Amino acid sequence: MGTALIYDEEMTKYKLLWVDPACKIEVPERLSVSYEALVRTGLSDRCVAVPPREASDAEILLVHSEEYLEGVKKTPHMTLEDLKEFTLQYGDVYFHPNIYHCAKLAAGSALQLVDSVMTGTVRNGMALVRPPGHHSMRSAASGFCVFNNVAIAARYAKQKHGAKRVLIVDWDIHHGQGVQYCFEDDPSVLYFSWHRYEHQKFWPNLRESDYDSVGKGSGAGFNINVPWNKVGMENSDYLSAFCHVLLPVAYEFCPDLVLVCAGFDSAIGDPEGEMCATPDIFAHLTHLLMNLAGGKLCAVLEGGYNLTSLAQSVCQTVQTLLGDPLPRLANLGSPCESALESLQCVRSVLRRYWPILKHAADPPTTDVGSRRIKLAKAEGEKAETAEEERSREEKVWPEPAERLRPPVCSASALPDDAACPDGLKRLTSSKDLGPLLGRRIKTEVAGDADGVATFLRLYTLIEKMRTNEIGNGVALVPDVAAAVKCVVQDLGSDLVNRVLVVCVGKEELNYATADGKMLVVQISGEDKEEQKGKYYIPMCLKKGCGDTVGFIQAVLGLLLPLGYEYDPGLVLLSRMPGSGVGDCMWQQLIGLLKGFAKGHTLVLMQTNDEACMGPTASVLLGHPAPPLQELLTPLPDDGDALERMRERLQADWKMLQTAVSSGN
Ligand SMILES: NCCCNCCCCCC(O)(O)C(F)(F)F
Ligand SMILES: [Zn+2]
Repeated sequence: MGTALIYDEEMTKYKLLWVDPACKIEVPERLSVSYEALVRTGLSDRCVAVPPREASDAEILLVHSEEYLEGVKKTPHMTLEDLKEFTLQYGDVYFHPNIYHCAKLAAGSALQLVDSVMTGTVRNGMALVRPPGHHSMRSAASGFCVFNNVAIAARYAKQKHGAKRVLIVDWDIHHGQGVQYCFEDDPSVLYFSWHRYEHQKFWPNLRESDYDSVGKGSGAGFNINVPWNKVGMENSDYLSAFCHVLLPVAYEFCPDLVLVCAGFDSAIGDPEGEMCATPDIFAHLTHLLMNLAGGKLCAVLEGGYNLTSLAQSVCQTVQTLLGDPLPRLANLGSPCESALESLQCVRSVLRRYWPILKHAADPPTTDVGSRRIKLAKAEGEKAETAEEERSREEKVWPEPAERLRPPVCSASALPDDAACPDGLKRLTSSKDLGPLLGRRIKTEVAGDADGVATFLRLYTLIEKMRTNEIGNGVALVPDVAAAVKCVVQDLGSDLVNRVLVVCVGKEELNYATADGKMLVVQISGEDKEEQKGKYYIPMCLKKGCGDTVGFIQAVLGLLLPLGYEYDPGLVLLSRMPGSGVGDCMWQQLIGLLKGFAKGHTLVLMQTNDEACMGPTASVLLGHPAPPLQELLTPLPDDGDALERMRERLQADWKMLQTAVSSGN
């Protein structure tokens, strides 16, 4: 199934008609440069073009009041003076004779997207719209927004398509207060927003944008605010918020649909956000959400004011929706203290609503709230002077790397008598591996002829991934442990720099991995608390790999952050016989691990594990991993054990941190 792209140049046909410093950044070019970038890169041709439509009154009234709609309806006929007058009743927004038409198209575009995805016409999609939506409220325009496109889409998805649980992820750098107000008492819509806050000093300067606004009544726990109290947040801060706050809750929530308030003013270079995350981060944020809701994801444009980073970020998002390999994120740093303080605060208020976060640390001892009130009174947001704007240094960042689809998406290395799932390209060992390799295999493995053949096929697969002729692959071998051992020892030497080896199930995997060329993470039921150095990490689940909650906690809170920090050139995922891991969990694991190493994932399974070949091949070929059934409450000891492990490991692995360093 394809990716929908919704755009119409009509939505560029309104602009600011008078002087207003607060609104001058919201220009029509935001939309045209985004679309033109998709055309120039060839991405738009690969999408399914879905036309926008006007939202009807009834659809707009799903969120807005009649009096508000009646008021906006009058704007097309207003004089310039009336438009200015009408605008004065709202904040940081402007009206134009054509903005009502465009606002209906923007909301209607979001609804078209929901229809396309919920009916299965496409798998996912993006709507490039103006005016944006996430600030507009039931009876008020705000922050360049007229109708709340995504909020209307969420209500529409529930009413028309019977969606039971909708996740809204708002990665725009401003708090979508309009969305929060709309769903704060509604447990069927989980709203997650991060936003520049600076202890309430940043627009919209709301007390209720802070981390302690978790929702009301039956909606308590279903509103998540991650305030950024400093500018300059980077990729590591954003990924930490996903791995340690959003994803665990999102998996427990188990949504039928994911809507994204896709604002790109959270990217580097944006005058509003003043953050430092690079456009390729949106490839990963999108990827991490695509494993939810069976891949049903609708991204709707919100903000983004640096036309260069906006266009690049839009392309990164759409290219991921299309299933292209992800870029490697170069040298991730550690989340900064301020980000850790925010994560610690929000996890501490959510843990009472979400068992998967039950073991989150207490809030920091420094009373963050006190800083909030003082600053708001003292400073408030000073209007930036023109030369301050010019003097703010021009940010530069590298052009995102090309993301080339390999000629072969997925290959298999199988014994002759094993059936090859359709879609996979069967690989026979290629002669061009050189006799040396054969000889080395012969000596080390000392296996019989077909043992050597097995390894030759395996090496062919790895070699063709290294040259990007093949994206990913699956190999059936007679003895997984021996195969891992051999590949790892060989690979550790020369073929690939940095191999992430993920072993699911018990098996003695004692490797000397001190040099860091390989990171071995073993998820099993075996209680091997002791850790053998920085690069061998046993994660033990008391109830074994069949315990999906414990497993997903280990994957999201430990394996993903480790993987991002390690940044491997190849991922070797092996499924030990008798591991007991469920098929859905196994598929989710593959889906998530594909985000590393430009998608070069090699799955190793035991020959008699053929039953798992189909589900494995399906995800390797790019089909969405089926959603995990609703997660049962995690066993207390597992969460505890994983938190203890995180405590121990975070000295070596900064991405595992979820709180300010103890003692603060
Ligand atoms: N220095 C100028 C002050 C501007 N203050 C208002 C900011 C509005 C942000 C709108 C947005 O980016 O959140 C949306 F996604 F809605 F477009
Ligand atoms: Zn914004």
